[in-house]
Amino acid sequence: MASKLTAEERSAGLKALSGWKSVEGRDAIAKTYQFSDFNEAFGFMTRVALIAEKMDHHPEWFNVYKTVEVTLSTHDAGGLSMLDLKLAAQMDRIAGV
Ligand SMILES: C[C@H](O)[C@H](O)[C@H]1CNC2=NC(N)=NC(=O)C2=N1
Repeated sequence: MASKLTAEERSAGLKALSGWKSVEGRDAIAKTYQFSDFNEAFGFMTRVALIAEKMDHHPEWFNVYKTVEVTLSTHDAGGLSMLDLKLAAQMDRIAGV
């Protein structure tokens, strides 16, 4: 099982990502993606879903039209783990940002 990141690993990991912020009140990170339309947003979610399933690590997300709000945390570890940083990097790659 993935273990929780130390405070040092957490801040180094966040620094290496762009646009991801700590969630207040819980050990998680979040980012809001804006796409040009629903097709782009849902295409992103579909591609991410395949990777998430392969990783056995799944996002919390909310979609309205062309906006996708994502929160990442490792439920089994009760906080942020390396898996969240890996999934965040994959999401950025897929979104092209
Ligand atoms: C049994 C299965 O491996 C676990 O429940 C996985 C599935 N996906 C998961 N996703 C996330 N975000 N956190 C988890 O702890 C987690 N655990």
